[in-house]
Amino acid sequence: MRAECLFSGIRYELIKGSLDADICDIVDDSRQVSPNAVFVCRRGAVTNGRKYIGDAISRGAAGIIITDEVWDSEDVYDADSMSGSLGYYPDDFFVVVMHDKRYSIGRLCNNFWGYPSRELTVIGVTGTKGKTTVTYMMKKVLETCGCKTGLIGTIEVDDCSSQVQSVNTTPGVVQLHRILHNMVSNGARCCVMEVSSQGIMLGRVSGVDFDIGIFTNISPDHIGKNEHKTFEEYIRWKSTMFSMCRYAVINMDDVYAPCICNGIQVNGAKKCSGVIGYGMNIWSKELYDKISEHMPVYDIHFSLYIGDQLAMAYNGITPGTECECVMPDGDRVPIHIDMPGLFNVYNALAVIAAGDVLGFPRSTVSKALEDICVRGRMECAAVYRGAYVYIDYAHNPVSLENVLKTLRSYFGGKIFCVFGCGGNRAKSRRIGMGMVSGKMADLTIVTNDNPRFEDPEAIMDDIEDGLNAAGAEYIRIPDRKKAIRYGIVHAVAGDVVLLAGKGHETYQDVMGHRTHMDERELIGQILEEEDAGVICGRDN
Ligand SMILES: CC(=O)N[C@H]1[C@@H](OP(=O)(O)OP(=O)(O)OC[C@H]2O[C@@H](n3ccc(=O)[nH]c3=O)[C@H](O)[C@@H]2O)O[C@H](CO)[C@@H](O)[C@@H]1O[C@H](C)C(=O)N[C@@H](C)C(=O)N[C@H](CCC(=O)O)C(=O)O
Ligand SMILES: Nc1ncnc2c1ncn2[C@@H]1O[C@H](COP(=O)(O)OP(=O)(O)OP(=O)(O)O)[C@@H](O)[C@H]1O
Ligand SMILES: N[C@H](CCC[C@H](N)C(=O)O)C(=O)O
Repeated sequence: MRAECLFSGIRYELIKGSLDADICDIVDDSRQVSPNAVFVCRRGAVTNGRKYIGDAISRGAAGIIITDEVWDSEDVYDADSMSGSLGYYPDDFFVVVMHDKRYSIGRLCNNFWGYPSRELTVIGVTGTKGKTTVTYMMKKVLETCGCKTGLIGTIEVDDCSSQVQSVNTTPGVVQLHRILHNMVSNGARCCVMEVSSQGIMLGRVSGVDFDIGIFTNISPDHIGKNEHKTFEEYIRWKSTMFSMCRYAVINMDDVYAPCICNGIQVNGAKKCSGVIGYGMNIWSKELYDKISEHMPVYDIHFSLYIGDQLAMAYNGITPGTECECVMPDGDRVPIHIDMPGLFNVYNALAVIAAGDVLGFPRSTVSKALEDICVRGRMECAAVYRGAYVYIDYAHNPVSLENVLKTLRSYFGGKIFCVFGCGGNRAKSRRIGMGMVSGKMADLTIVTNDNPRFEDPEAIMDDIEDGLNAAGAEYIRIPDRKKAIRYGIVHAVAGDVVLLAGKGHETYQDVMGHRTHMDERELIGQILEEEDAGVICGRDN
């Protein structure tokens, strides 16, 4: 592509060279520069892309695009001073300053990759909890209905050709458009993706054309250094996604649903054609009025709720849920989900509503939901002498509370809760999870999660503050395998050992260094050492 074509519809200034060059790629990491690629130089939380211009040049970049936040913030408004350690630019090298970074960077990617999100039905899922589960449920439904589907989220990126472990829930904007382009090339018709509030705030979804946006729920989380300043700010960014969606599928039982809907209007979306509410209850007139008052320009198409037939169900080994979904036209759709917990019914409802927007047969959607297991989400990993071992990604107080409540409702025995908390993350999680586990589990086994750059003992001290406040019984075993073993060998038939916080993760991060750690393997080793037990090992 000619470099000039990159800038269609973008406000920019050419500082040096000519845009008559041929370019073959765009990247925003100098380490990924190949000959004739363009390096987008942006400022990050840790470092400034400006420092890597020399590196990009030495790898054969055709030119650089300096985002306005780098350009405006530098003390020297002089392209020459930015040529890094090389101190010069090669012949024919171009330097462009790009304005309106938030909008322009998405447009730049679309100009280069040909608007891949328009070629796909893109479903974005946002909310504090449930994003991963909903994306996997949605993918299963789409594929059952014959649509090849890519997936982007916390666990992995699946571009319909390969599956790669994720670094972020929502990848950086340049990377994201590349992935969407690859999906199109690999024959995908749909993409389901998790959209984190960080992702929205940092412009990672700039230029993405969402067909459906799903809101699961919101509660205080991700507030702290490098994340959001306040809960209000967190809500605001989440709501922003709905200004980019054709249809908004909203959990109307969440008390903040009106704020999210309000966001649609506040953000001035023109293209939203409908809001679809779902929940466990028939909407009250009061809520309906409140929502429609904020959105005079939108149709609220229908609501979807659960009848009064919610029941627990067992498939022989693991518990699930059975219920009946009352559709807006009164149709009743029976649902069986192989995952326990009311929260998974909410997740399923979001998917059923989206399936209806897409015009899929309800019976096919319902059938597709029957056999779903998401890695590290209420995953029954083993049964040992009649005691169940569950792995769940609950790493904040709200999700831990949901999980413990759910397990309590299915199992009559004791609950052993094994968890730690991540370092360099909101401290409030620690005391909060300590209090929840202290209140709801019979015994808490405090251990290590990913301490990152913090002292693991100090993190465990914080958790103990929560446990002590709840007057709980607990034991501290920093080594995660030993902690798991303690739970497993002390549990008897009917008891549950919950390993919370690491879910699908297969590593432990200590001082930025990741060593392999997969709880499924640890359980396997323990059971082998104890010489008993059944590994459930569902392939998911
Ligand atoms: C604080 C933060 O959000 N950081 C994210 C951000 O990195 P950054 O912009 O700060 O990058 P940086 O390291 O300062 O580098 C600045 C620039 O220099 C470039 N560079 C750097 C080194 C080099 O040799 N050459 C070079 O060109 C970098 O590629 C970048 O363009 O952009 C990167 C690429 O998009 C992300 O991987 C990275 O996420 C880090 C790993 C992270 O932990 N982020 C968390 C807070 C996060 O985003 N979490 C949410 C999920 C939250 C949830 O819901 O659970 C998520 O979506 O993942
Ligand atoms: N709808 C829901 N409401 C509340 N809790 C949920 C819901 N769905 C899942 N959970 C709980 O939260 C944990 C994380 O679920 P999931 O990974 O689907 O959400 P997420 O939004 O992707 O989370 P995160 O942002 O933390 O990665 C699950 O392991 C489960 O304990
Ligand atoms: N998306 C979450 C994951 C936390 C998982 C937990 N195991 C940890 O490492 O803190 C976060 O980055 O805050």
